[in-house]
Amino acid sequence: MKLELRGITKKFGSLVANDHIDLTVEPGEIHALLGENGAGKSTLMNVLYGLYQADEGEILLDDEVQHFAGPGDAMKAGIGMVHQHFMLIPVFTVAENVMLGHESTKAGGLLDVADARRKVREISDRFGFDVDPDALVDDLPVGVQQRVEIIKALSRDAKVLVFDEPTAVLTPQETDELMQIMRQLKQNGTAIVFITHKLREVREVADRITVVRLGKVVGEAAPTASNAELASLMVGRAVELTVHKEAPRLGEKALVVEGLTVIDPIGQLVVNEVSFEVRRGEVLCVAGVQGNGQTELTEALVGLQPRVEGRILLDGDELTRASVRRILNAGVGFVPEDRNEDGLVGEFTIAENLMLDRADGPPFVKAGNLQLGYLAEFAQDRVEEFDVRTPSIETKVGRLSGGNQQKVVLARELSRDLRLLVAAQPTRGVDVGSIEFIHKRIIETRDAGVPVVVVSTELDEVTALADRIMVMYRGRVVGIVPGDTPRDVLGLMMAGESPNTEGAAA
Ligand SMILES: Nc1ncnc2c1ncn2[C@@H]1O[C@H](COP(=O)(O)OP(=O)(O)OP(=O)(O)O)[C@@H](O)[C@H]1O
Repeated sequence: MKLELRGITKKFGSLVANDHIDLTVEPGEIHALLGENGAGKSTLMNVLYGLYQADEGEILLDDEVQHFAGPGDAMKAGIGMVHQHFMLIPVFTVAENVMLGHESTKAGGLLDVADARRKVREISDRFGFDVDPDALVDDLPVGVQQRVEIIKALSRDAKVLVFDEPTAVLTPQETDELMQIMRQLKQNGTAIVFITHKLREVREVADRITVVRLGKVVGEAAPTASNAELASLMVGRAVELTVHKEAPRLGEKALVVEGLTVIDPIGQLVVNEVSFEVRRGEVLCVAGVQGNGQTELTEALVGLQPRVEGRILLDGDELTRASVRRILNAGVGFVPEDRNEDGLVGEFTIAENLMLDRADGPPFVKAGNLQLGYLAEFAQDRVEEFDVRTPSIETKVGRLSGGNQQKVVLARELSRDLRLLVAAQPTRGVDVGSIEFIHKRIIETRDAGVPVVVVSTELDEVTALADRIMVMYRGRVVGIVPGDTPRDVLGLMMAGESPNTEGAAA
């Protein structure tokens, strides 16, 4: 089915999120939609999916004008959406999730789970998905959960599929598998809209590329365009894609972690006897496939894990099992992996989010009074410095685009007096121009003598930032190696193979 968006305009108050956008996607085409944070990509897709009503413009499917009052209408017309935050019910099986909202019944009004099961099997076999209809969604890895979302859309005969940043939460292998699935869907005649900030993925699968900036289409590009060309088209200026950094000026050992063990709330050993040290002025990157204990390690460092053994020392201060408040007050900056869950309060304004955790004293609160003037000035400066695209500092954070929300978290954490920075997936969902800026700021933090721990599943990010790399596998440290360790060696380590330790720094 051919999709055509004509002159779509969508305003939020005075903000024009989509400004007369035209986009055509042919059947059997993968069309990448590129654009900096806040450019209006998700808004456009929400209009297409019936979640928002356009102020102007038309949606056409096979040349027929459509009117979608809600997602139900869009789905009926053949549009499917694969969200980044999955909309599945964890305690239901795959088949139950697929039939949800679309239940077929047998005579007597009973739900026909067998029918849903058959459908899952049929679609799974056709595309080589390898999904068990009876598996509980909660037990499935993220990549497989995503396939369930795709099956759900296909079981409703989706002919146009929208993937909105689908690889942000996937491992490199899951990403490769998804690319393969997208190619198969394309061969099957599906029209695909693919939103991503990862230029490599665009060049790998896209047939055509449309670039939006400030709500308008600014151009088309061919998948043969270089990263630098795509990046500058997106952000309207040349972007440095490599991080320039001097050799580290290493100071004393600042963070010392000894035999750290974390047991999660359901009793599993998720971090197993992990020991490492980070010096002042050094970046230690923790690499690994998602789910190998990195998340719990960072949470333990900031006091968010209740069952911790071993020791955590910062400049000689014992922080093991200290409260989150004490740890933050000790000068630990924390960028959590999930900004919505742990980093921001969506209903609070940008300004309020920028002073979160700091309401207990100067400079934001003096003699019990909130210093509104100071807060406004501070927030305005941070918004400009970190290029947060927002109508005002009074805007609720929940209204910002994903990448701009991430910038608010970074602006807050990087603007404190730090003795340690712990950043998990710092550039998740962030556009190429902002990645450049954030990486620069992390290196500046290092160069100011702060020890930095960065957890990232992106090898490009790890090799760009790291002075040393610690690879984790199944809760253990596989090895700690120099920052310039080749990617293939890191890849093997991420699969659990010990490195050839020759030359590996302690
Ligand atoms: N419900 C809403 N109310 C008010 N403003 C909104 C709303 N949804 C989006 N916006 C604004 O519209 C603009 C476009 O946001 P959108 O989420 O479409 O960007 P995006 O291109 O998807 O960005 P990202 O790459 O960061 O996900 C942003 O300035 C955002 O703050």
